[in-house]
Amino acid sequence: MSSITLRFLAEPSTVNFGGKVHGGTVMKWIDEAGYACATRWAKRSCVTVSVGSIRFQRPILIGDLVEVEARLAYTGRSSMNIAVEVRSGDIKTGQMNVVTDCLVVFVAVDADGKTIPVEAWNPETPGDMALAQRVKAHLDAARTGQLGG
Ligand SMILES: CC(=O)SCCNC(=O)CCNC(=O)[C@H](O)C(C)(C)COP(=O)(O)OP(=O)(O)OC[C@H]1O[C@@H](n2cnc3c(N)ncnc32)[C@H](O)[C@@H]1OP(=O)(O)O
Repeated sequence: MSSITLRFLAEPSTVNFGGKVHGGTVMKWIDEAGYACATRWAKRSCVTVSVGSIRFQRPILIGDLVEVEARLAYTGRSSMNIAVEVRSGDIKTGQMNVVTDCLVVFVAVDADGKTIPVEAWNPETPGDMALAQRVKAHLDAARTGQLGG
């Protein structure tokens, strides 16, 4: 399984100072969905190595239905690059909008916390192939220090 989607309601306990869902809470959901996706793929324990390219596009309202979709975008030797998209909307209408997107990298580790190889993931659909290419280009640019910010 190369993708997983978590679904739940945004509880009042997640409120920020502006009355919407706290950005740190959204980041926690992203990490949880990415962890579930990576661990399911690797069938081993995984840890987060890097979180990048996060973009908060729209706020999430308290009480909204939230979907956090994590999908494999690219695998290395031990690393799994996972694209996470967060969508939210009014539960009464079911109309969902993309609110946040992010790229997270996990690695599979053994009982001593040392990295171990994971099965390669081969994208098959045009959408998955395009995503894999974008992530690979992003990784190459990060390695050569060409990313801004
Ligand atoms: C789910 C959670 O919340 S876990 C809690 C938060 N995470 C942690 O506590 C992890 C703490 N960090 C660690 O234990 C170690 O740094 C480890 C195990 C993750 C990595 O150990 P190292 O031996 O230094 O790893 P190494 O440098 O060989 O990199 C391992 C892989 O990560 C990749 N990687 C490392 N840094 C980055 C980065 N900044 N961005 C993208 N990929 C990276 C490497 O390219 C490599 O990929 P590959 O095996 O597919 O070629």
